[in-house]
Amino acid sequence: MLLVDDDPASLRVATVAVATAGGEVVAALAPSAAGVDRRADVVVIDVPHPRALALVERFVAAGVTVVATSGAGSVGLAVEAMRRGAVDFVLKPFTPETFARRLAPRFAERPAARDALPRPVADADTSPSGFGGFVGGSEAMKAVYDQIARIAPSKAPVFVTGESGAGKELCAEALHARSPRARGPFVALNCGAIPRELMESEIFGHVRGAFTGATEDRAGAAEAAAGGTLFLDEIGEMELALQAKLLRFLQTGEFRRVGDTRARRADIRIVCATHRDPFAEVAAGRFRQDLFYRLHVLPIRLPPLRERGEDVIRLAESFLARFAAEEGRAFARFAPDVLERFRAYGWPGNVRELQNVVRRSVVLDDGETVTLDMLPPELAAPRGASAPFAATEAAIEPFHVQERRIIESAIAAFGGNLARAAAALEISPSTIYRKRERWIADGDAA
Ligand SMILES: Nc1ncnc2c1ncn2[C@@H]1O[C@H](COP(=O)(O)OP(=O)(O)OP(=O)(O)O)[C@@H](O)[C@H]1O
Repeated sequence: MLLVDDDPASLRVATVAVATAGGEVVAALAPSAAGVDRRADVVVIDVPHPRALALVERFVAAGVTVVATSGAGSVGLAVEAMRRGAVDFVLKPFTPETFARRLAPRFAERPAARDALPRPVADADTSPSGFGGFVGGSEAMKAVYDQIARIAPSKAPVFVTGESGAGKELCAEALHARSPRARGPFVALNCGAIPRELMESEIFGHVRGAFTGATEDRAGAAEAAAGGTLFLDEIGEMELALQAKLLRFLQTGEFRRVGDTRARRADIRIVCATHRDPFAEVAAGRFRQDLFYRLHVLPIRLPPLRERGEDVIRLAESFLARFAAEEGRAFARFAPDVLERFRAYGWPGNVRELQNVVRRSVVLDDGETVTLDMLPPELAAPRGASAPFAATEAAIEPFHVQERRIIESAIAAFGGNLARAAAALEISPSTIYRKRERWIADGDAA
């Protein structure tokens, strides 16, 4: 495998991922140094902007399998890369594990890589500690693994529910990896992070002139996912009018790009997810009942982390081993009182929050043991002591200070993802953007 990326840190992560997936890196280069090289079977090319797509085309023309990556989270770029022949598009930042999972199908025919392929379905019942990309062997999660294994081979839509950070996207990836479509694309779209007026075009594409700024024809996520899986995260954020179009697509297999008269077809499997209660959304009229019953064919409920017993410890230990290796730190264990706090804490941000707590200690501190003082305040202090409503007059802080702390801790809990933080706080993402801009303007950048 050949790696082409400007960023040395990304090259390091990708190198670990290739090895994890059972491959071998023949060279890791900056784009300026990368001529078309046929020594590699597969090339991973970073595409920071549309101009970089020319390199994708050159490798594709030379018969090399191309996987595109980018930190620019535009579906348009992903679609364009695939239109030019890339077999997959992976959004940065990625961890070695998540990237390895996406690369594994590329080694499917190579005997040396067999171990890196998704395990046979039968493992779902027997593995004590995990499944696919999941860590955890609690009874609640074993039931989920079992469901994924049974549901994966079907083409019917899957409806995943669960709190933010509980692993809904991981679940969609596991379904894809174990389906007959595993070698096709996996395209993830977060409906909560896309402005409403652009959502239809992101899903179904548009033709030139369809709206201001539509300067050329563009395929959408449905076309990019053809032959594979389309993951629609936060489906509850979709407008009713677009829900009707999605329903029609599910009923007929046909859709139209925005502004187009021509109907197109795409063979995709839809996995959708929401952190809301879908039945309540239907009852409140925010989610079309007919669409809900079309999508709710195969439901999976991911339990919140606080319902998974000792999984919280298994996950914490696996994150500690991973982040310590990535950051070159000596951390090897948690102090007993830290483990107690982990067990007692409610984990409103679920696995993502735990991941961030562990990463934070590894990055900010040093030593072999993670101790209580290395944890963020909401965990380090006994429950209630860090509540935002102080009990004594002297301890009361101005509202804007408390508000900022709440928003920043939510953003941290969601790994810097403003849209997800906003959804969890039940405020609009633009409110967070506006407030952040004000903090920056006040010379106090977050
Ligand atoms: N059981 C697990 N084992 C290992 N990692 C996990 C597990 N569950 C979740 N993760 C990791 O936690 C992070 C959050 O998971 P994911 O993005 O799948 O959650 P989500 O439910 O889709 O969140 P949101 O609702 O905010 O979109 C990811 O980095 C994922 O890889």
